[in-house]
Amino acid sequence: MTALEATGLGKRYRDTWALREVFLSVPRGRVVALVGPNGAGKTTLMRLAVGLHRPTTGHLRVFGAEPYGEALAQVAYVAQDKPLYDEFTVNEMLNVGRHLNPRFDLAGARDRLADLNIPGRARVHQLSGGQRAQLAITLAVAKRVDLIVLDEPLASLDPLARHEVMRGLMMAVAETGLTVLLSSHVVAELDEVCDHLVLLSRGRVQVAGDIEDILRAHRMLTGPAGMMPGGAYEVIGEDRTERQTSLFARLREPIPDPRWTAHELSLTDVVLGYMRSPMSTHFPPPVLAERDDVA
Ligand SMILES: Nc1ncnc2c1ncn2[C@@H]1O[C@H](COP(=O)(O)OP(=O)(O)OP(=O)(O)O)[C@@H](O)[C@H]1O
Repeated sequence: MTALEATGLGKRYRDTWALREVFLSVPRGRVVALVGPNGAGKTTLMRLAVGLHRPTTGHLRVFGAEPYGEALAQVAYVAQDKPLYDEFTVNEMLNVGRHLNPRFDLAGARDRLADLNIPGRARVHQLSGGQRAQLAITLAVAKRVDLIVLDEPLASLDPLARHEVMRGLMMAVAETGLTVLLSSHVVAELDEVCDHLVLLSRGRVQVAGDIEDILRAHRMLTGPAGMMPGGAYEVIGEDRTERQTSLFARLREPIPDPRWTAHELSLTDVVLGYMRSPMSTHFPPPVLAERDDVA
């Protein structure tokens, strides 16, 4: 079963289409990097996934069901401002979680906070930004949901705190096998923890797929000035100088011409390459789950 499946999904706020004609199919158990420039529609997609918005067109299904009512018990959302009660202690926040969620894993949450050296008696307002993020993620994990949606959990954290937050999240994923949808502008730090990418641009999906496959398919080709290599590839972006030609390309087979060198790319390189060419798209046709109600 897919974790997230969007078919013709669109969301309009008054006269602004925040998302349009979105088709997506994210397998279960993936850690998904949701990236894109400001205003691309990331928060809107996340809010749709957790039932805080309704689609204007199309559907978004979470584990096969529209995310309303009972289906929401499978989902936890950590919003950008990490809603926590400042005057509560960490232990009190855990108690709130336990009272609101019958399945709340109190012992697991306590262990996790102890591993992270976050004292139970500390008040929320005394915690650092990184500790607040860790607490918000711990509360979400303890709900024993199948999908956690995190809107910019790394914003305003220093590099060490970012690393720790991601490490904490990975511990939770390894323990529970949950699916994570995580938006961020810090693409370099998603490389190690995410295995699936969704790049939005102007409300549409520009790139989607497993990161390994995406990295395998893309290369920076460098070769002689004024020339193009033979072979099967698509150019997404190019840079020409008097000395050489550089092509950001999606390859269908290795380039046979020995005058050209194919350089491997990082996730950041690929994301930036596509962001510079917003009209280029790349995603395998979505494998949509078979549904009884589809003719
Ligand atoms: N409540 C709203 N009312 C009207 N327009 C909105 C509302 N929320 C978002 N929008 C618009 O929808 C578009 C997508 O916004 P969204 O917040 O989903 O993007 P984002 O990718 O999360 O951006 P950022 O990276 O800046 O957080 C933008 O043009 C934004 O101005």
